[in-house]
Amino acid sequence: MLVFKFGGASVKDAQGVINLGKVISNYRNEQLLVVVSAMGKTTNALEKLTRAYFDGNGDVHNVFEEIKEYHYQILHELFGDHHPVFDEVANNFVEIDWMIEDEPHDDYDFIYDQIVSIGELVSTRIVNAWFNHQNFSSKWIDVRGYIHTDNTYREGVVDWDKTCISIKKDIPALLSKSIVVTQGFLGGTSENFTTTLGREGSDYTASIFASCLGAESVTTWKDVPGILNADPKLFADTVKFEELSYQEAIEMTYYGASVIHPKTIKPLQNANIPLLVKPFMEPTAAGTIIKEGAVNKFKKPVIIVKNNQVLISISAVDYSFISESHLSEIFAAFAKHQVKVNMMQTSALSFSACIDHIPERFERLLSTLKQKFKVKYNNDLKLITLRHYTDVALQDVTAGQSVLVKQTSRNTAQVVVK
Ligand SMILES: Nc1ncnc2c1ncn2[C@@H]1O[C@H](COP(=O)(O)OP(=O)(O)O)[C@@H](O)[C@H]1O
Ligand SMILES: N[C@@H](CC(=O)OP(=O)(O)O)C(=O)O
Repeated sequence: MLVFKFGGASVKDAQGVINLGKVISNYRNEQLLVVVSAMGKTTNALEKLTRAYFDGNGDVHNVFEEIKEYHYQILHELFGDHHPVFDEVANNFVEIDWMIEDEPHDDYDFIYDQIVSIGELVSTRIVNAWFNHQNFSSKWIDVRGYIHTDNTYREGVVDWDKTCISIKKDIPALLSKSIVVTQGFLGGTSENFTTTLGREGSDYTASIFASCLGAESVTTWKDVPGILNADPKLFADTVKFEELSYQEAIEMTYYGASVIHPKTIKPLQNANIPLLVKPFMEPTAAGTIIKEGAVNKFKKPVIIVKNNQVLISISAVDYSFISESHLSEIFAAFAKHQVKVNMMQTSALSFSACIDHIPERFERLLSTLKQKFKVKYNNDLKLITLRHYTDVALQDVTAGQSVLVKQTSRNTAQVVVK
């Protein structure tokens, strides 16, 4: 059996959904599990809605109306004025209506997951209805009953044993009868609350199902020809990899190559399942295959750009050296507030770290650190990583920018620039 993952870009409009039908028509004789993300930029819009609701800002209803209108427009283009899927989608939207009627009483991350998850619940209803409309027999399942997580909202930690038991119990029988369509990015807690797996987590969902089911392969269908040496939205003259080793793919995603979610590769590597990255607009193209024994050919350095970075510098209030016990307190604060360190450096008197700017977590981190340390920071920075770098390539990517930190090892160079 095969696992397919279609991201937001592939289902951003009615034409996109129609195209999905064309892609899967090439796989009529295969058992297919299809993981789908929210349509287009819906997750961003739902994030905006959650923020407006939480802050008590008047925009809530306008933002929500736009989200509904966007989906209903797609539904009308696909199905005309009447189809049972209209009610299914309306039932999902009503859950948000109920939530935003009351004042927000719960924790922000909890509310975020209950609202933002509606994007995937709705997109999968639409895709599933379209497949059936095209006479593919397709079954919609609620992923929250299969991917079990703890209650770390916005970053649910998967309980693999429980998840694999649930998936193995039901899914093979369903797959023998029809295509199975489910939501990426979501999980469920033991108390039946919704969690999300971290932004862009739908790739990870595909890899969880593939690993539990022993799939032949996973294909993530993207708006790019495959994995390139750099993001084509930022760099001209990119080159595509025909194949990549799991290890190189893990390194790329670890440093922030956003084409694949970082948690995706490990489960596939452990189960020796290949990951194909293919263009949804050219479904028969080869794309890139990540697999055991692949030979990496680096015609150009791999460039990874992470925007919206903060460089935080932490020192002891009494100007003492940064000791191991200081470091252990600093890292405890990072772990407590779920702040991932993208790059770090120590000097005699300070510890510096480059981190993603996630405002709520950053504020909490600052308030913990400031109880014990002097803290300075610079925001709106970029972290650029070059794998298999050359000095010329490093000069090119930093040209015209001021370099705040630079670190190089044999294979990898990292610079924080403004
Ligand atoms: N090394 C890379 N190779 C290809 N695409 C990349 C790379 N780095 C970043 N990207 C970006 O990743 C995007 C596809 O990933 P993403 O937007 O997450 O897809 P989806 O939403 O369909 O899952 C591309 O449009 C491209 O801009
Ligand atoms: N919709 C979620 C999950 C996801 O993976 O989306 P995409 O596949 O479009 O990157 C997000 O935007 O974070």
